[in-house]
Amino acid sequence: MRPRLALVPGEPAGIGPELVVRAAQQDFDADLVIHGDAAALHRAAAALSLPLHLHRAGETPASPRSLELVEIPHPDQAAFGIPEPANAASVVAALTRAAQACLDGDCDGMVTGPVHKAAINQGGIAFTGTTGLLAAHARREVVMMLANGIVRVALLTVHMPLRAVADAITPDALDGALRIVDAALRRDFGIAEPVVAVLGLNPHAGEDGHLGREEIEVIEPTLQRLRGEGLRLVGPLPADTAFLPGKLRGFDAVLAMYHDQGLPVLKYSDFANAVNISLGLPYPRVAVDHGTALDLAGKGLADPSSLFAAIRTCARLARQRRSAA
Ligand SMILES: NC(=O)c1ccc[n+]([C@@H]2O[C@H](COP(=O)([O-])OP(=O)(O)OC[C@H]3O[C@@H](n4cnc5c(N)ncnc54)[C@H](O)[C@@H]3O)[C@@H](O)[C@H]2O)c1
Ligand SMILES: N[C@H](C(=O)O)[C@H](O)COP(=O)(O)O
Repeated sequence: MRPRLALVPGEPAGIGPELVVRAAQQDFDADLVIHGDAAALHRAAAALSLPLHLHRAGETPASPRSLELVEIPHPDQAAFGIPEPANAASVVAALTRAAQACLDGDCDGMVTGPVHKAAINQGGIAFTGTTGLLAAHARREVVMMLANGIVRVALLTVHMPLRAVADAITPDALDGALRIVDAALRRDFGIAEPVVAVLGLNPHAGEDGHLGREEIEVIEPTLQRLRGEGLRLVGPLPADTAFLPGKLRGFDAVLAMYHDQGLPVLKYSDFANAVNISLGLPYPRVAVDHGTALDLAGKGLADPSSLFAAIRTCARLARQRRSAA
């Protein structure tokens, strides 16, 4: 089966459009359907001196490399490196159109480039990230997991102020996230009995309650209950040593309590080849692990490896789901 994947470039002033142009030069085992703005893509192609052929559904492609385009125009051709809040609604519309195509069965999965959260908020749309948008759109609880060839890091809390994190670590939230991670590792990654390491929140996992009580009051009792149902959970572990290579080899994924507890380790270990996978959606969604890199936009310097890895990962997940169904 050759999956049909919706591909969303993301913020037009960032590196997303040029990475899509680079993807258009490659052969993937998938048909890519771009949900975005033709002018932004052609401008990126011109900046990189690369060919780009696009066709709408029903049109005859002018080249075998032509990609189908679902056009969602941006009202403002923002300069490279300068996001324009007037484009917030169209950036979000491209994401929701692609998501709907997946829910309707027109696409088998969705790959997204980077969006600029601040620009979308400045455009008047409350937005904490694409994962949250897709979760609300599909009415599902979703867990963000970033992965490369070295480590998989799932996040209990994601885009919230650090001050709010401790209050968000509740038995219900932890229970729900661990069930989603366990089920996804079994279904989407083919791991029969996944082992998930759960980090503590506090230094040294709370030092027996002397450095914080979340481990004793929330994390440990939740892990015990889920172990009783057969989930293989290790922890709560002190975060500073949980990622040592010797330990990591025993884990299929690590659940971090907050964004910057887990992601710096993952991005340091291999930034170029990591991807961001949304666990719990009714369709596969995979994103790049990097942001809009406004400093590089239009210069031809951005590394497309994460987007290529995201396309390959999404295609594999889509094929797996299709064959399981
Ligand atoms: N997948 C996503 O949608 C996503 C992921 C992370 C950050 N963001 C958003 O992106 C915006 C900018 O975030 P940031 O500056 O913290 O992170 P960033 O990833 O955009 O940039 C961090 C550094 O990495 C470099 N970099 C990033 N991608 C690169 C690539 N493909 N090739 C070479 N170098 C690359 C940049 O030049 C910069 O020096 C923020 O609004 C943030 O929320 C979006
Ligand atoms: N937390 C992600 C990262 O740092 O790579 C990122 O910002 C993307 O999140 P969304 O896919 O939810 O936009």
